[in-house]
Amino acid sequence: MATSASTHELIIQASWARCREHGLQAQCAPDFDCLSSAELSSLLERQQALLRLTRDEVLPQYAHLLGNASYLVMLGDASGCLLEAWGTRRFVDPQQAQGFVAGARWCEQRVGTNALGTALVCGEPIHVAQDEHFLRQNRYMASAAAPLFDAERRLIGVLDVASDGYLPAAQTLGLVRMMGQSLENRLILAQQGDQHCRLLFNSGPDSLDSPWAGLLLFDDRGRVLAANQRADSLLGRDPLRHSLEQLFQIPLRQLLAHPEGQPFALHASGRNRLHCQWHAPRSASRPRASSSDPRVDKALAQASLLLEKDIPLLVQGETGVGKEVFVQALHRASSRAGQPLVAVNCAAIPAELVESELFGYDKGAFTGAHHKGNPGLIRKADQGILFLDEIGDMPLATQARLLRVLQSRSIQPLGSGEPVAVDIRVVSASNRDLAAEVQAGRFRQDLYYRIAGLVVSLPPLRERSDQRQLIEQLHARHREPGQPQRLSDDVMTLLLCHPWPGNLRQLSSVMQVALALAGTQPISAEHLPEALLAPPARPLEPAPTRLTSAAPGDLASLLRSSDGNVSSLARALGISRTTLYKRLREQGIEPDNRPVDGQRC
Ligand SMILES: Nc1ncnc2c1ncn2[C@@H]1O[C@H](COP(=O)(O)OP(=O)(O)OP(=O)(O)O)[C@@H](O)[C@H]1O
Repeated sequence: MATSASTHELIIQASWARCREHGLQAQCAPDFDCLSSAELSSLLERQQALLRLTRDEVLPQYAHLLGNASYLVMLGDASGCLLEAWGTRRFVDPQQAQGFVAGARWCEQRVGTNALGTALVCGEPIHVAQDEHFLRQNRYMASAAAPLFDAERRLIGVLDVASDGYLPAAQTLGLVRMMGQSLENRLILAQQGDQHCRLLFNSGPDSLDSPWAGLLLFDDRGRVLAANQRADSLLGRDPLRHSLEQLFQIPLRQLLAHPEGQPFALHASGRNRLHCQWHAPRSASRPRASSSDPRVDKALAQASLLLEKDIPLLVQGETGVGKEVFVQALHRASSRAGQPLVAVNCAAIPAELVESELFGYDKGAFTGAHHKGNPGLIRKADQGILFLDEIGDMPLATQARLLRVLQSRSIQPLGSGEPVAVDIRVVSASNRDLAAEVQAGRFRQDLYYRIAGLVVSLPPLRERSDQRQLIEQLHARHREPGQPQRLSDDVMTLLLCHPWPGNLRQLSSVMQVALALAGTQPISAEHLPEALLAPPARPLEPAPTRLTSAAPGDLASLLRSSDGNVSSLARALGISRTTLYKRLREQGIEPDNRPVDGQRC
């Protein structure tokens, strides 16, 4: 919750009052009461997990937000003892250098009002501006700090960003809160995430992977074992030890019926609609990404294997087949799941900005450059996966520069002499035939070979054998609580028989519109677009593959709705009568032998 200006003033005044009670005077020198080296090494030993998570998982994600400012990120334990500080000490008053090394204690009692020590006393994030420090000697710096809590809500430490005050207060406070929340989430997952399912939820469907999402871990009876603080504010109560059924009024089995990792809507009791996503335990042997369609499943298995071996992947397929969703599934199942997946849509970035957005620039590199510089998207993907979507649209000059980055595994931001090493896995995607683009001279051949270690072709929706599951998944995902849970057989049949030129994207949008039109009624034909009801003017695909996904009931029902007329059904499905007869027989359906269209069947 944001602290208002007046509340902030009261917190500072209360802290100054405590300082006076402790006998401090403004002119006193801070007493950091540093630990002995033996005490320090035993403390560091005990705090290894917190240190590792902060250093390896949280800092790399946020360092770029601090740009080139002179700052220190400080991690303290619950007593305010500094465990480690990262960043530059340029702003530190040399007389106080001992306060910024591990073992220094930042307790309010001896150092006066300061963000790290005061946040621990108040139990909430706080920014302390220069003049708000009680001791004059501390008034050269400004910092923000957030206390850290474990899954059981015990205070376990504090994170602080200190600088010379150059960074705006609101930005530093926002950053430290976000880093603190991110660290808290990782601690919860590190402690219990391997054994238990987790539920992420937020007010919007796009922010489920942000540190601000509510996080709950629950056991196999649906009892909440751990929760982050954000979960409290989203639910309006402390969810620990409650059951998911009490919190969301939905039985566990029904919640778990939603496909793992796919967003769906829930109502928290007495609260607004929330967007949720559940995940299976992060067991030591990571669950592999899978699909019910054998072609997609094989593609996922091969791509997962080669990604781990640092072989670049090129994902091809018609627009809307789910290339991006495929890459997200690969990322979730990869050893880099905890690192960023940075998606770059090469078609969406204007040609003149592609280079600076991708490769970054140093401050003052060109007129109009942001004064702090920009690390660029490639550097943001360091340790993680860089996803170059629509790579066929990348300008040729940028292709040459990208090739150099991929060959040298380093990047040279505009206006900088220093190459920076990057550790990235590269996945590209295109809905164009890139090999043909190479032939046509629109795509560099050398880059093609660099990015296409394995070419994965995703089948269009009309050729997938798991259409029924996908339709059910999308229905479950977009359905509001209170809307019917099942699709009628007739609607399922209509959906199964459409050629879906727009693939999963089109199916998803048809489903959303139909659900909105149907309200609390079951979806019926009148809620579907006319194009779905009319026979296709021109068949878009060889129908046998499409029909392989139609269950016997679907074909029988279709045949009934075409009044047993095999010819007109074959036309509607865009297949020959012979093929339709073959499919009908395969499914044990005996069409009437009666004349149709003036012919005898
Ligand atoms: N496996 C899936 N299950 C359910 N919905 C999916 C699946 N894959 C894709 N979708 C839906 O289809 C839409 C399009 O997916 P996505 O953006 O991944 O396609 P794409 O092939 O990358 O498209 P484009 O070629 O236009 O970039 C998404 O919004 C998503 O809702």
